[in-house]
Amino acid sequence: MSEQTTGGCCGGGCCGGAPLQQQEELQAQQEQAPARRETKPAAATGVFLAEGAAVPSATPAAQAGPEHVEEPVAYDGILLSGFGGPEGQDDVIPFLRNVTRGRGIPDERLEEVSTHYRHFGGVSPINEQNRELVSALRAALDAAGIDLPIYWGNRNWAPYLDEALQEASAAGAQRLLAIPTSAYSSYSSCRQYREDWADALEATGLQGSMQIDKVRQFFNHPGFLAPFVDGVRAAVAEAHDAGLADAEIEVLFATHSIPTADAERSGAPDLHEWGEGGGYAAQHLAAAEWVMEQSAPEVAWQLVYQSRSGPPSQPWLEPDINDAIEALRTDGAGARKAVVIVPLGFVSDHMEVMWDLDEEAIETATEAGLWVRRTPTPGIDPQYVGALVDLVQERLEGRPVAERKAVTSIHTWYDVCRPGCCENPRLGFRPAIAGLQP
Ligand SMILES: CC1=C(CCC(=O)O)c2cc3nc(cc4[nH]c(cc5[nH]c(cc1n2)c(C)c5CCC(=O)O)c(CCC(=O)O)c4C)C(CCC(=O)O)=C3C
Ligand SMILES: [Fe+2]
Repeated sequence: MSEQTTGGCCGGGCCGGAPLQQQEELQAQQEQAPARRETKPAAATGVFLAEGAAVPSATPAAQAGPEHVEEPVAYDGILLSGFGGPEGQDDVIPFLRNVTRGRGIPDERLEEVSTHYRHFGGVSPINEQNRELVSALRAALDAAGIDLPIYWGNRNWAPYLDEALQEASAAGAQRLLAIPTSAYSSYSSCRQYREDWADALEATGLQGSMQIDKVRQFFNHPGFLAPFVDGVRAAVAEAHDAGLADAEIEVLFATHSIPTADAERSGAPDLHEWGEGGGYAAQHLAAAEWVMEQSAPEVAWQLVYQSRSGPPSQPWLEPDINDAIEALRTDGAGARKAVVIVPLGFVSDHMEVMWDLDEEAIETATEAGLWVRRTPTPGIDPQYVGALVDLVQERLEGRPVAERKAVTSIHTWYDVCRPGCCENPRLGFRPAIAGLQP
């Protein structure tokens, strides 16, 4: 089976890449990007934003290629797709098996992670949060005059994607627009969703009779980033109230670590030279840079990683948040007294946030004698819910790419993924929806 294609183009066979003009613009961006990155080495401290970081507020290179759909599509429903999480002690092990099937995650790591869930009665808050998100999204869609039903299905725990597709099909739906609860590009945060949607079509026998498209990855949608801006602003104000000066504060943007091999293939690597950490890191850096500009431009920041899980021999993105916190007292300026932790990689307060940040990272900071705050995730913040409505609206309208809402130095993202984008050769090729063919 080959990848389905959507949109008015050839499906990639005839184009083989972006139009020349687009490629030139992208290249111009690439030439700027590394220069900016060099001013903020991963483990260094200091105010990184000062060095000529002219971040455009609109989207450069907002030009349509075959990976953009600029024609209206009459969708029959929205497929909200979450990660899924256990809802009781008996669910914990079967859930972890679902997540790590074929992934080579060591048993010790699984045992350790199971204790995080056990600590909370075996219940991840993620499902409840997605129920709340469904309600909030329903209300916001209604207010916007969009009467499409929302079908909710998860990748790794009930309600599963298969059930959501069956429900949609029973209601007569043939074209769904999928929203993943994940904003960035990587195997785990984009392609694996696309593969699991393809699997669900196959498993339900709907392959060929139901079309699933997806909204673009939304790391640079202003409504997704707004809750982080509010959070940093509030935490920095609180630190000031506690007598701390800007130079004593450091903001750590935390996201899920992934294998460096996955990172290198993330985010249309055939069109972009992203540098270390691939599109995944570049998107986070761009988002963090914009959030700081809007909230606390004088405060130092860096991007850090959490929740590493592979075998020690396998390189994953670094620095780990705990190492970075410990280094705040000793490295560089060595004068930090406060740390603000921003869960930039996550849309809601699930286990990675509640355990790895709120338990572990906070403890590391407290032991280092630092004043510490963790800012909120988007959750059901109306600005974030509004962003999801906007992502649906732009596809219903076929809104021209140049008119879409996107901030940061990276242009509005692709509606249809580039061939091979976010692939994971370790796991072999699996069919995926919403991608161009090689
Ligand atoms: C990039 C990324 C996101 C963000 C994008 C998105 O949100 O989708 C994310 C989210 C999440 N990850 C979650 C849970 C887990 N992730 C694991 C394992 C892994 N995650 C990875 C990456 C990511 N993960 C990777 C590369 C692995 C290694 C195994 C593999 O290659 O797949 C494991 C196995 C045990 C462990 O090793 O930790 C668990 C239990 C939950 C649910 C939490 C809850 O229940 O509240 C959520 C939202
Ligand atoms: Fe994960």
